[in-house]
Amino acid sequence: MIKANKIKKKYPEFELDLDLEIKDDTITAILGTNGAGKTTFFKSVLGLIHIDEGSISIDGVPVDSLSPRDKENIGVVFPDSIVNAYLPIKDVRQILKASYTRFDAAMFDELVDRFHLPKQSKIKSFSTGEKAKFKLICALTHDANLLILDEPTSGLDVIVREELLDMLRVFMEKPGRSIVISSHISSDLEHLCDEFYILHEGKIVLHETMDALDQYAILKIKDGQALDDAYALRKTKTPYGWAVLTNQKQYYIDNFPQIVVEPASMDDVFTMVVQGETI
Ligand SMILES: Nc1ncnc2c1ncn2[C@@H]1O[C@H](COP(=O)(O)OP(=O)(O)OP(=O)(O)O)[C@@H](O)[C@H]1O
Repeated sequence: MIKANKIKKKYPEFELDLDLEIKDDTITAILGTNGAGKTTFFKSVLGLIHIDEGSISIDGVPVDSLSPRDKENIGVVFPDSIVNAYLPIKDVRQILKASYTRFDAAMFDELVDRFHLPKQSKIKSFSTGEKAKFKLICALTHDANLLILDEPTSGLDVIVREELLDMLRVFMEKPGRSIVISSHISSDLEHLCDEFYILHEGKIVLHETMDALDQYAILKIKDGQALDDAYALRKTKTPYGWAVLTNQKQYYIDNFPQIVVEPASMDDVFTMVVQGETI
């Protein structure tokens, strides 16, 4: 489990300020627009940057005290990370074998073959999708129990994206594992994650389970139509009046039959929470 306890990281024009827990046996999505602070959060979790306040631990161990053995339990994908892009796959395989005590060479070879990755070329010449697949293969083949994946699906076509998400589903079949994965496209992770956080300007603006998302809806309110705003979270102006986000769909269905209530997708929730007006 990752516990980020009241952490703050200040840059001249940005501040990350959050408190969250990433549970075991769970896929947790961190959603946020460009610049929301996703990478800053991940770097803090991995101890790659120094936080100004608060503390972060993984399975109870403060991140600055993680042993090399503890770090083997973490598989990481960062947008710009590749062991060495000037090497071909077989050389990276050697580095992984030397670095990780539980590196599974057979699994590595099987995945490289399955995804038809180029075997002779240097990784820097791989296509975006090939690089993404290769980075995930590296993260998956040293028997980690926690994956920290920063935008692993960014820039991928829908087929490659689904292939990667399937690899993550297979990873989760072993009990005790967890994944924390970020994206700036909320619909990417809608059918993958168990819970999600929406990060905006360095702060968590929403934390929900996917089950709870079922009660989110968009209320379509015509100009002049009255609204009981007891469970109204955000609103945006529309050509017909207002679109209003609620997390109590049934309350409005039961009590206000004259209001149009449409199920909210993760995209709807994300857009409304980030761009909508507070009520
Ligand atoms: N080393 C740094 N010095 C100053 N500002 C920084 C530094 N690193 C990040 N920032 C700022 O922190 C903010 C958050 O950046 P971060 O990379 O965490 O966002 P992100 O959510 O990962 O965005 P994206 O989706 O675009 O990758 C940005 O405004 C960025 O300019």
